[in-house]
Amino acid sequence: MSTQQVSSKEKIKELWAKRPIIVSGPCSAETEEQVIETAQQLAATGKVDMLRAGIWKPRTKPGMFEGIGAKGLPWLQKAKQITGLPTAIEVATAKQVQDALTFDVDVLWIGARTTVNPFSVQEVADALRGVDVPVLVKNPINPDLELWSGGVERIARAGIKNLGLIHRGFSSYGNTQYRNAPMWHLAIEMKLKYPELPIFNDPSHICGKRDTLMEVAQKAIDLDYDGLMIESHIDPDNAWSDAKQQVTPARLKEMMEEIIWRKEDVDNSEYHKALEKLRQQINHLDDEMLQILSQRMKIADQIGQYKKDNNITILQPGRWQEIIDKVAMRGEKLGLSRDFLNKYLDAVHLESINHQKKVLDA
Ligand SMILES: C=C(O[C@@H]1C=C(C(=O)O)C=C[C@H]1O)C(=O)O
Repeated sequence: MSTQQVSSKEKIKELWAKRPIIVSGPCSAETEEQVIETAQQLAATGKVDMLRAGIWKPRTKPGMFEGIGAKGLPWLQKAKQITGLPTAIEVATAKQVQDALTFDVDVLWIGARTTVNPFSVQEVADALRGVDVPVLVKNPINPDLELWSGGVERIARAGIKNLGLIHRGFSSYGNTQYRNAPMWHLAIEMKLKYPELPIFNDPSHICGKRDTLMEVAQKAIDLDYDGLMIESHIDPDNAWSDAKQQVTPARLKEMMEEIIWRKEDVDNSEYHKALEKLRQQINHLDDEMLQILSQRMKIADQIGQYKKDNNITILQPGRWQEIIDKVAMRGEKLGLSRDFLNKYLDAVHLESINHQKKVLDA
């Protein structure tokens, strides 16, 4: 290994421990000048830790720009030499992994379209065996946590030590607010499942447009994400791919200055005391809610017994609609969101049906 490679490994180790880690760069590497100019402008902001660029682009439809290919790798290498920024790219095949490593790419990521395909993830994992390079696994395009975990586990089994996650949102038909629905609860579940892995948020792919990037980036930081990956371009409107969602390095700098950065904890006994008191109240209320829910299900069991004795169906749409209307109205007045009330009611109804089904089947 050359001294340059050793120092770049050291740098990555340091970077992995830094919070937040900011990754930025163009959706696609287009020309040498564009990559180098973007990298220089990003480095000059003093806010960016790593340069990203798409070399091979999996496009939904044929006939679109599919990436510059391996020809762009020396541009990234040069950008790193000039700016000192480590580089990160997406890989989807064994050949792409080899090419990336030949040109000293520092961090690799597996894209959403690759994570859905265990054959492809395995091919990448096999190519990574014996290699010391950090790998980030993007969520699959569909909201399937098992696939996401499966991708992570395949890469981990190949011996990769520095693993991380990228949350780029989930494809959904007819969604207009986001390009890819964030479904924050899924990313939170992954974070809880793999607390040792850094999780990055990718507002660019979630939003698909510039004007909502800040909102999503702020929410990610509020939710204790470890880093952000945001696409930037020296001339976003004329980008060869994803023009609408890229920002200039200057705008990226502004965004990084506008975000309210939060930490997970603080050494302040007053804060801890106040929180402890409130958390005790929450523990107490959680306990009461469980008792009440359990009582409700016991009543459902009794109703189930009457239904069984009289050959009556479990589902009673009229009665259930009456409950939905009443609870939704009261709940909203009490400051609960309609979305939460719908999920709560669905869960309660299903549990009640399951309880009654057990009684009917007994
Ligand atoms: C408990 C009943 O059975 C079902 C469950 C309901 C509930 O849990 O509130 C309401 C209507 C039915 O779909 C019932 O008929 O009252």
